[in-house]
Amino acid sequence: MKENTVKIGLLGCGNVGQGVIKGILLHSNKILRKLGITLVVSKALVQDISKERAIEGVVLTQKPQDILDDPEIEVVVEVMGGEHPTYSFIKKALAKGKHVVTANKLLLALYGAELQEIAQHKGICLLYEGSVLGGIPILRTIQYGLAGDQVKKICGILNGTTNYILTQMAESGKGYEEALREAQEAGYAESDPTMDVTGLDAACKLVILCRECFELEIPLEEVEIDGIQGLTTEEVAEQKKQGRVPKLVAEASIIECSSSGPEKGREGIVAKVGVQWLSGEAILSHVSGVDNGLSLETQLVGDLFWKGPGAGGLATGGAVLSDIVEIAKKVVAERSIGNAAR
Ligand SMILES: NC(=O)C1=CN([C@@H]2O[C@H](COP(=O)(O)OP(=O)(O)OC[C@H]3O[C@@H](n4cnc5c(N)ncnc54)[C@H](OP(=O)(O)O)[C@@H]3O)[C@@H](O)[C@H]2O)C=CC1
Ligand SMILES: N[C@@H](CC=O)C(=O)O
Repeated sequence: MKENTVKIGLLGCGNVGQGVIKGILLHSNKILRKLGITLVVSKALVQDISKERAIEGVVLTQKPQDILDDPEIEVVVEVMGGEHPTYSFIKKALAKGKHVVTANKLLLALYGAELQEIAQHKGICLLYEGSVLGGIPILRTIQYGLAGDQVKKICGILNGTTNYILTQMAESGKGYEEALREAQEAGYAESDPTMDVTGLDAACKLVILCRECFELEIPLEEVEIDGIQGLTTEEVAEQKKQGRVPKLVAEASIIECSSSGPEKGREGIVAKVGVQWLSGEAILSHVSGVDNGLSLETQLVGDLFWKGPGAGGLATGGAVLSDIVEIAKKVVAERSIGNAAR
């Protein structure tokens, strides 16, 4: 293998997996020019080999060990989704010393702290920029840009599918089912869209954001969750006449301990996801379609706000690719240190 080539194995090659491949294809020249690195997706794990996909040069397999046991693959990218068998695949990859990138918010909400500990112990990377807010590079912003600050409050629209559905209902008078079908066809929805419409997907992202922003764990079952099922086009039209639109809003803040004794400090987190009827003054009321929006209130900077595509193969593929590039830089730098020492 060439010294500047980094081989990648994909676990899953659906919307996001193909977005990653497309991103590498589009930007391989820039990555080579700026970083001197060539990224190669050598293999991808799928369920159905016969499905049509735009993935020239990538070997498809139905055997996870073809990727997990391949010594040339240094970066495993998990974009298949779900809790099982994904959890065991990621653990195996980490155990073998492979860097892991994932966009799987369910898995990260449930096992993120445990998996991060394994990765840290082995001195390898577990990165997951694509798991929250799709294409918006929010985790790196929190980790690096806000490293010297403290987030006090999180408030946002964290699910693209439900925001697309609610926007279609409010702006085009479409029915819930039709709008959901469109979101599925566009590749925004989870393979089981119950995750989206019940608010569970947004809750998983909120758990990850709490971990990043507050450095505190909130178990998924402690998030108060309500979804968008049951909303009717009539109700949406009625509220629209009053100048209000429905948004699935996720909120979390730290509960400060009031005691002034040795227990003084942060007690825990209160977090919830549910529909809010917002008037035009609310910044989140202007976040439409598949876009996500996030407000963070921080101690030093004050109020910050981001908006952009929260789902979709290309947008999320771009976020996943940013993690791959970060890892590839480390892999190539370590190789050249190793070579110099020889
Ligand atoms: N879509 C989006 O906008 C976003 C998705 N994500 C996350 O990214 C991940 C992937 O999403 P997405 O690409 O949309 O999902 P898809 O359903 O489009 O793709 C899933 C891929 O995984 C493969 N797969 C699933 N289960 C297995 C299995 N047991 N063994 C082997 N292969 C398997 C499928 O194979 P086959 O193709 O043969 O069916 C498919 O290639 C999920 O965790 C999702 O939550 C995160 C942010 C945004
Ligand atoms: N199904 C999710 C995909 C991105 O995380 C969503 O719609 O937000």
